[in-house]
Amino acid sequence: MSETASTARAPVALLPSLVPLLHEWLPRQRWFAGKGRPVTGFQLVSATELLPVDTAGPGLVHLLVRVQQPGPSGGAQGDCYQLLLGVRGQLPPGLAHARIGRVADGPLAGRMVYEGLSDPRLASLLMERLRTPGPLGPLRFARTAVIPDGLAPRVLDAEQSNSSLVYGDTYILKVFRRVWAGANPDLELPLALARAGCGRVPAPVAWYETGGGGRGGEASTLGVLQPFLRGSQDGWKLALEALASGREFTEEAHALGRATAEVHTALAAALPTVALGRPATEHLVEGMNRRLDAAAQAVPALMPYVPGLRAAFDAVGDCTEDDLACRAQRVHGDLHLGQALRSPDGQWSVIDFEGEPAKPLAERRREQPPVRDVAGMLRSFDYAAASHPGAKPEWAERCRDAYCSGYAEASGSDPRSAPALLRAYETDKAVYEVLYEARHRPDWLPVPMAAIRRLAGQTAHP
Ligand SMILES: Nc1ncnc2c1ncn2[C@@H]1O[C@H](COP(=O)(O)OP(=O)(O)O)[C@@H](O)[C@H]1O
Ligand SMILES: O=P(O)(O)O[C@H]1O[C@H](CO)[C@@H](O[C@H]2O[C@H](CO)[C@@H](O)[C@H](O)[C@H]2O)[C@H](O)[C@H]1O
Repeated sequence: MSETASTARAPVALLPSLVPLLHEWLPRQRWFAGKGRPVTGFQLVSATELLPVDTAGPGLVHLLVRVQQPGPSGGAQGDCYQLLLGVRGQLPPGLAHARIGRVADGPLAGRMVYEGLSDPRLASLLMERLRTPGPLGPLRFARTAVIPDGLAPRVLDAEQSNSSLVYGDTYILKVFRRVWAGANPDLELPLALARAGCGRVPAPVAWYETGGGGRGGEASTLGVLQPFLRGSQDGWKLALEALASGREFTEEAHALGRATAEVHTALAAALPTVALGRPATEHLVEGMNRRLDAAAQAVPALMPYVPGLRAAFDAVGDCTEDDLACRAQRVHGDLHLGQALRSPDGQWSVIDFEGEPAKPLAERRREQPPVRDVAGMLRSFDYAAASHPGAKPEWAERCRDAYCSGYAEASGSDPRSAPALLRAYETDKAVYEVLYEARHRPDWLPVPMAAIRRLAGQTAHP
């Protein structure tokens, strides 16, 4: 393919002329993390031409841009985002939906800038880069296997924290939108699991990154290509289907509990673990209380429940040494039904090891008690029942029990045996969900709020 003869020349003068367009377009993107706070400035981190922009045909520019906003996220420097901008004189009608805008001045004056991943020609070019690894300016492309050529791309139409492209129903490429310094756990953990022979996770086939290398420090992951599990359906859809047809979901939940335990066992074997114990647990509880305070500041509806929720956290102090005897290890970090894919023959796989997208990377990569993931999935059964009109809470209870039983059978450790710890993590997750929904899907806020009321009421408080 002739378009691979690309250049890494950085069009540094590009950003100022793009600023008015980005100002308007960026905050509207589903993956933009800084919603609700004004954008006060942009700073270019790197600009790489994957396909020259000064020709008649489409060009492709890879940008890493810091977005300055008031408030805590990203600190004074601002959050860093990955953009892949297509550049053309005119947009064909089929790409009208991808339009960002026409550039008024600067090196691209008069040309149209658009979401490059939506253009099959440019999406194919990105794949071409992954097929032929090596450096390109500040970017580095790597692969673990030979990747066939000529796979047609399509943008995945899913509500996402990032952007994904499916190539020929064979591979799926996740392009991380918010970029952090260091390896993304969504590359790090699946690679470790693949090397450990765990078949519950699609193994990374290729990735691209920037930074690190000779200058010290770790490279930042920008995108990961993995096998596309064709014909699989995610657990969220399956659970809602079961609810809609009045079916139980306990068999599936039990198998999912087993799959989760297998992933945890493999992660504990492949990567370092640390003893949990009382001091570490106290530290975890402090974190939960801190997150609760921050969430209640941001979502005042939480305020009346703060004492009850705090009591759920403080109850961890009554755990026995036996309850806290487990080891902290690397975990999934944002496990829910949408992160589990079930193959037509009933096998569960787990995807998206990025963790909670808003948390700093260092925090997401820290060892944690595995019960944290269990709690995430338990919340998800509750979410499914709560979002289906007329569903009985007992449906979710049965799923939750089946999931824990499956987990206990496969791991030898029943998450229900330390109920205070489990409830504290469930509470922590529900608090996270309140904040998440308030920011991203305000219509969904009643779902975690119902859980907040229940969890706050379960623990006696003065
Ligand atoms: N390996 C895969 N095979 C099939 N579908 C996948 C695969 N990985 C992800 N998906 C689909 O893509 C969606 C988004 O992926 P995910 O990793 O959760 O992205 P994000 O972190 O942006 O939310 C998932 O809900 C799932 O439907
Ligand atoms: O998109 P991500 O996978 O990064 O996760 C975020 O979005 C999820 C919603 O898409 C959100 O999950 C919450 O809603 C789910 C139903 O849509 C439910 O199954 C989960 O239990 C609930 O937490 C997730 O919290 C958020 O990090």
